[in-house]
Amino acid sequence: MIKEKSAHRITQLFRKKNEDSKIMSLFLTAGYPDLESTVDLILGFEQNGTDMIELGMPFSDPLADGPTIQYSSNKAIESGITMDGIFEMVRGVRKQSEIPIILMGYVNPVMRYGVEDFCKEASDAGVDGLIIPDLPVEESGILEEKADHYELPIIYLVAPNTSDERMRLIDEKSEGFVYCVSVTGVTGARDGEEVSKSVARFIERVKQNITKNSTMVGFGIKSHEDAEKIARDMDGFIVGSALIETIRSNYPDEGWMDEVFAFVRGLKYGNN
Ligand SMILES: O=P(O)(O)OC[C@@H](O)[C@@H](O)c1c[nH]c2ccccc12
Repeated sequence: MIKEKSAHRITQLFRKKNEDSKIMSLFLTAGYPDLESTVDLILGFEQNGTDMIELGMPFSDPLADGPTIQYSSNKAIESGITMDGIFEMVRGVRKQSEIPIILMGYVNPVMRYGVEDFCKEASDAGVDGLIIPDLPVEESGILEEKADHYELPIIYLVAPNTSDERMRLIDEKSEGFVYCVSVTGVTGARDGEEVSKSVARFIERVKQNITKNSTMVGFGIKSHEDAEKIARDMDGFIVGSALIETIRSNYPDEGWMDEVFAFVRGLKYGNN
């Protein structure tokens, strides 16, 4: 059940969305490229057109992550990121911004931290929702009760291999939006042409079965043009790997953040 406090940033976002622009959510690994930059990056993303943040909790065994996100996770782990460090980052953002922040991570570190403590800390810090890709909706009971208590909606994923019936179950269980994974497989920038073809049938099924929640599409989007094609019938889109690649190829050169923000503006508005 969504309650007033934490879920309201997500609900508000979709409520105030206007017809002709898409919600843009960016995925960033917490602590990448270094511990100091995460807060400034998030604030800069917001100033450059980003509507929502998915903050990745680095994990050594990330089964759905492609090579780019694995690379950023490893770097963040090397730089000494901790769960408490991530909550601290969220607090840092919350001092200056109301941008919706979703924590994305695997179930193992959450269990290790303690489900209740994790939900409490996340909620206190100002997190608005959770994405746990290796937690199937059928087994979400362990987390759901605590997440619910601390007013943290769990956002579930659907993919092309998700049946119609399961899509409907996920729609029923979700609050806010459903994450539509455009292709089966791991994260990572792909050929846009290829994605938009195979995705058409999937989007059709999403439209038929996900009726209660807003829809965000992710996996393989690397440009404004990709987003326009793939997210045409969705409320918004998510970019991860292409953003991390842009950070990777500019950091730590002088002015690297400005290059990254220019890329972010291009994603949202196009380059002309
Ligand atoms: O990297 P891409 O292809 O732009 O896709 C976003 C994705 O990386 C991000 O949302 C994400 C990171 N780790 C995940 C694990 C499962 C699902 C999604 C994710």
